[in-house]
Amino acid sequence: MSPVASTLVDSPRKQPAASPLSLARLVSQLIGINVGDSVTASGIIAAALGALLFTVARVIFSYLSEYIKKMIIATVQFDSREESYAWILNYLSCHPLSRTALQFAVVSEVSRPLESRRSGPMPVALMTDNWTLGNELQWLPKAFFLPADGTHFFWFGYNLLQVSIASTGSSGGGYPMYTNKSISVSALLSRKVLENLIKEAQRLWVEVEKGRTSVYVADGGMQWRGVRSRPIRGLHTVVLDEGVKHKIVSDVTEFLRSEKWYAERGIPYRSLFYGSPGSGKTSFINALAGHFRLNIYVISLSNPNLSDDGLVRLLSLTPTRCVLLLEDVDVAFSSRDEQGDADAQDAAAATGGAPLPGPAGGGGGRGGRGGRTAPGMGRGQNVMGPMGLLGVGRQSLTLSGLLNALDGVAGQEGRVVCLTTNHIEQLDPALIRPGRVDVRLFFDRASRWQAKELFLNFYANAGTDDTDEGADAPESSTTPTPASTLTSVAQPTAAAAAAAPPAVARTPSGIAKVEALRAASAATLNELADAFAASIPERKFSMAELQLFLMKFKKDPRGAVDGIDDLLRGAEVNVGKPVEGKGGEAVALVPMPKTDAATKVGEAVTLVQTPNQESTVKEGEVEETGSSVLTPKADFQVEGPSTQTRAETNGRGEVTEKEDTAAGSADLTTVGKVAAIDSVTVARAADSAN
Ligand SMILES: Nc1ncnc2c1ncn2[C@@H]1O[C@H](COP(=O)(O)OP(=O)(O)OP(=O)(O)O)[C@@H](O)[C@H]1O
Repeated sequence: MSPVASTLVDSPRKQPAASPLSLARLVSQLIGINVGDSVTASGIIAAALGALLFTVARVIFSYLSEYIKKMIIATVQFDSREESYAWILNYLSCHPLSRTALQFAVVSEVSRPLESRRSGPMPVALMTDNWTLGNELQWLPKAFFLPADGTHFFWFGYNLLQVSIASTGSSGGGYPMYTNKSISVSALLSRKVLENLIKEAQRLWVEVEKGRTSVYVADGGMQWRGVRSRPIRGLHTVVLDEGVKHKIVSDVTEFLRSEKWYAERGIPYRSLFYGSPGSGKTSFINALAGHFRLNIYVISLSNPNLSDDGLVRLLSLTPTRCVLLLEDVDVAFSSRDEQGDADAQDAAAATGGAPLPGPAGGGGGRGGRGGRTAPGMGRGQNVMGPMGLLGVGRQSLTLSGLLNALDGVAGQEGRVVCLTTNHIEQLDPALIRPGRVDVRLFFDRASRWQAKELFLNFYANAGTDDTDEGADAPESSTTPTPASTLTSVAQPTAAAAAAAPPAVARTPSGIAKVEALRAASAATLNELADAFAASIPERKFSMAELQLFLMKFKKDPRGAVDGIDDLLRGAEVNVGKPVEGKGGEAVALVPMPKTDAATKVGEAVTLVQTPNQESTVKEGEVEETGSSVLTPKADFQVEGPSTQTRAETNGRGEVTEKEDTAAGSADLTTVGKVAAIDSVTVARAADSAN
């Protein structure tokens, strides 16, 4: 036998092959069991193999079932951080499933968060001592039913769908906190069904939201949250000096129509609205957004939780077409500085040493770029947000962060960016230099012309029911009527007569009589408005103050004219009695004489350069808004409006010179280019288009 053959023959003895028994022994040694006999060992082998096979089969089965599920079951997911969540939530709240599901949730805010009170007039009984439990119940928030968390089935047409609702944790570590939710809907074999479901949910949502503006704010995790949806405020309810509204509206129209043109050239639409409190900045932005059917995304720059990164994140999540409102630019850095100082002092006290440097990346929270501090120290003591009060949230928004954000994503892609401040003089020049802020609009105290228009608007529907106060009514008109003013409701007024045609109006002669009565009443109302305006000192009261005064005579325009002395006397009496208001500023809740800033007003100017090419927006997209007047293709021509200089005191008691334009002192300032504001006629045409 050859050596090789001998080796082959001997090998089983020298190196025994792994028999089942030896394998069992090996396994038993590994798992630490002493295997005495072969029967036990075989049992262990069988068990191990069985377990192995079972695991493999389970994995294969789970993969297969997942695969088959994916092949035959279509699923769509809605996340509560996305706008689409509101669509499906609204859909489900309208679906019979919500009324029949045995496990269901009741919520008071579905499509109109924060606006959960029943709409319509306040029950009169609630304004007296006469209320009952029934009345009280009417005043509770609206209840919506929804399927509870878990799995449910419902019919969509002839398709049986499965809906699963689950909480997915809370958002961010900041304030406010929200529980995130996810809704998934599944259908058998058809994605199309789900697409149709989405379309239907969108349709319903649009129906519910028709004529409303949604407002989004940032939550603690720097995500957008829809916090409010409100009826669109008509542009005509905001009274600015003549021609101003038209100018802004036509420029925004042009901007939106030529989105691509502006984007390609990197020309944004960024505006600064500044001026006295209660002069209509917020109201105008609301009305503007409503006019263009845009939602409003609000970032309060005084939010102590806001950091550079947070700002960038928010902006990256902001939709392309919207109004992006950056509020309180003047307090953004002053309050932060104060907070920073306080923290530094606390830290110094704690360490017994010098103040510690500010947080990294924030330049100590001092304005960023080159360590420059934005002007405005001394303001905003009361601006500290909730997290500040809780001692959480160190700010790191810097001026450079804001400037970069403004230069970058904020101003592009069809976003109408609006900054607001009551104190332009406290802003860092870098923030409002030409090229960064393209439009400045000064909101002054009321001119006589504005007072008259406000009066006419205010009493336009006097005499009608509260229920008539529709989408275009001024916000304040929905304020519950104080009981003391109820007596005036019954008094006949010119406007009331004009608005409430008697029953005889059915016959032709009756109609003629009513028309005549209306004309007479309108004339009377106009005369009253003239009398009211004539009694109002020019630029002394804010529009909010005038409106507050008119509220005392909600349906009695004559009473308002007769009682004007109260307003004027109130101004004298309340000198030096400021009431603490927004941002720690003295704001008069009762009329006060003018002491506020009238910063230098620039000339009236054209706002945006207009493209010389066709609009890329689909036909009718903007037309639908009702604004048909476009900016003429003027290339920044100067047409100096007649100006008049007058001396005024600013907030610091210094005397400033102020130029009034022919059209009033609300000015539109852009990059040193000037054009005249259009005539009253055009402005009215634009307004009446609403
Ligand atoms: N120009 C205006 N036309 C019509 N109503 C106005 C005008 N200005 C102010 N009001 C009314 O006064 C109230 C306060 O106005 P608004 O909040 O728009 O002022 P603001 O300038 O934004 O004030 P602040 O700077 O304090 O935020 C609102 O109810 C609004 O209806």
